[in-house]
Amino acid sequence: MADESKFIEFIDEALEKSKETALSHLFFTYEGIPYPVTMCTSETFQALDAFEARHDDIVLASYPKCGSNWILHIVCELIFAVSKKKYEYPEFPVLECGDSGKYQRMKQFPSPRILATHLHYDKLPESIFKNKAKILVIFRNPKDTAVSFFHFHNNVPDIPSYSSWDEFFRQFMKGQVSWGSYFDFAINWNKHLDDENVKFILYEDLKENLADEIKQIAEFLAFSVTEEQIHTISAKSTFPAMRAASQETHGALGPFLFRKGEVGDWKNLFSGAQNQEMDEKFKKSLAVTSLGAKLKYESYCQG
Ligand SMILES: Nc1ncnc2c1ncn2[C@@H]1O[C@H](COP(=O)(O)OS(=O)(=O)O)[C@@H](OP(=O)(O)O)[C@H]1O
Repeated sequence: MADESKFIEFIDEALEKSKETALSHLFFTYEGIPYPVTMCTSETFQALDAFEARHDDIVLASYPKCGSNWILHIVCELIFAVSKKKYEYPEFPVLECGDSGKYQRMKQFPSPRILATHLHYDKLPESIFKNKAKILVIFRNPKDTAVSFFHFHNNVPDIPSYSSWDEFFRQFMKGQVSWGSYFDFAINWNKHLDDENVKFILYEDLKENLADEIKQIAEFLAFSVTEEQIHTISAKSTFPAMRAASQETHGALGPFLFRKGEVGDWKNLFSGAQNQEMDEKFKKSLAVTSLGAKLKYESYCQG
């Protein structure tokens, strides 16, 4: 769909760096949050402060493994449907990843620019809010998110592995993984999901009713598309379709990134004690919040 060359180039470089990086050296902390040294630098974070978002930028905000590549693909397809132009990736689309000069180069890019990000709400550049860019916020239930994150580390040959699922789970619950704690990320977003220019999307809703969700995304972005276009885009956005194209779209990483695409895979890994620990954490931190209700935890994380 898009020109993936820069996309794949960045992924390959990150994988190359990962080869030489042990798990114990994978993270550096910036303003209290751990990030992978293979993808982020403090110079880039400093440069990000001055990033000027545009009113017509499209921001895709998510914690890792919640489906950002899925939404990215859908938004690219929608842009193609309305403009007949392939969305080009002159830079890696994750805003905070890359060298510190990328924001200067991005000034030259045509609108609309897609800014994917895993940054917590309070770490996003101020200009996104000031200039009222539209933000799609994608969430996925925390148990499947953790399982997807673990397999990503342990399946991709060049990415540092954890000694076991139990070890990964411990670090995930402490927020000692790339981009920090799922729960902090969620709590940070909780009060902003009904803000103007913000649309909440649930991975599990996308799985359940892809065409309807795509239609809502198009409406939110004010893209005028026909039923037939929605139908075509949803056919191209199913898990089998995206996995089949993944080598072409994401290079060597593709088949690992598009791993299983299911709801409830956590049941294959979580022990009884781990279920209890996460259920308690959810109860304490999110259950009483409006985001807690939106995540439909009882449907997707229990039973
Ligand atoms: N079309 C479609 N349908 C269903 N599921 C999909 C789809 N596209 C991506 N995925 C799944 O999303 C998971 C990867 O999430 P991200 O893209 O956010 O990963 S990353 O943080 O950017 O690395 C990863 O989840 P798991 O399969 O559970 O590991 C992907 O398979």
